[in-house]
Amino acid sequence: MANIAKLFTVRTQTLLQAAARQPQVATRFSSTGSNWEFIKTEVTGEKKNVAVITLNRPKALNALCNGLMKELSTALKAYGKDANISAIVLTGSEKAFAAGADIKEMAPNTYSQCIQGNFLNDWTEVARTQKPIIAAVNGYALGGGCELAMMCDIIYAGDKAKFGQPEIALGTIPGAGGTQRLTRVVGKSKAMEMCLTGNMINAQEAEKVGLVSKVIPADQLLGEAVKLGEKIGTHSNLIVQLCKEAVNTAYETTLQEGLKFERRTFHATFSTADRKEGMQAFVEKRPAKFTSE
Ligand SMILES: C=C(C)C(=O)SCCNC(=O)CCNC(=O)[C@H](O)C(C)(C)COP(=O)(O)OP(=O)(O)OC[C@H]1O[C@@H](n2cnc3c(N)ncnc32)[C@H](O)[C@@H]1OP(=O)(O)O
Repeated sequence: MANIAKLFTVRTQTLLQAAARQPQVATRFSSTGSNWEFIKTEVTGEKKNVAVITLNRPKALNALCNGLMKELSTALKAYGKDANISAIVLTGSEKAFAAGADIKEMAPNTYSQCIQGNFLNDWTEVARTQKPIIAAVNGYALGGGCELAMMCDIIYAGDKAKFGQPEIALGTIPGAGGTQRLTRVVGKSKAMEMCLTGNMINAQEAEKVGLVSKVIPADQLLGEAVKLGEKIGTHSNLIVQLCKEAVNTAYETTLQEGLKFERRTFHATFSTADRKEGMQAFVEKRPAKFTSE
């Protein structure tokens, strides 16, 4: 218990300090202003506070080659530091969110190269992003594509989306969270069935088992995901960040440690100007003006 309290204090101080240090103007990428090869980026929403990153490798159904993952990490890091961005939407094309790691690229890998290069380790930037990240999944989300979606905080699915962990058919197993995150989300039996057969599930089943929080007609998916980002963006970016971390802690600790972490984080919000403002605004019957302080 002492350990979790210590961990909490250090993590919360770091978070609050990091938030306070965020520059008011940071790099802003637009769909027209960047030289991406494998992704597209734009900032959208009425308040221009939602970043949309679109995986853009149509010839390979957005297979996640090294170049694509590097660009994705770079964009996520930049948006993570941009004080004007409240939420990030990650999406693909109508046919594929992503059909997995690039099979042609990884086929020649040897065991020793995988170990020494810690293959797939650099994918974790997505899960490290401190801002809320919403996956808007149309079409295939397979293998690493499904794992990428699961690294996000919320998954919205288009009504034709398909999720699966087909690595078993390639003579390998999921390597970026498929056996771990999927099992925590859908339970052992369904995760085992998906990982051992490689069978896909459709959007409706994914919603039924809790893998996605909403199924939306494919052509409205991105708009709805952006609206979700905008809704989150009406709140304090600072408190949203703390709340995200508290929810994520549920996956990483025991219930007792998680409850303790949540309680201390809740207490910490009482040291922020945004908590004061939020409650004061309620009392004065006016909208809150948050400053992330
Ligand atoms: C983290 C790990 C280890 C992993 O993710 S392992 C990879 C797991 N993913 C998979 O096994 C899915 C592989 N893809 C498929 O099974 C099929 O492409 C789908 C998604 C069912 C779609 O099938 P189709 O509609 O018939 O399209 P298909 O012609 O296969 O694909 C279009 C192009 O994308 C390429 N492509 C699709 N998925 C790819 C992948 N994961 N890696 C590399 N290329 C891929 C495919 O080779 C083809 O290229 P080309 O035209 O040069 O032959």
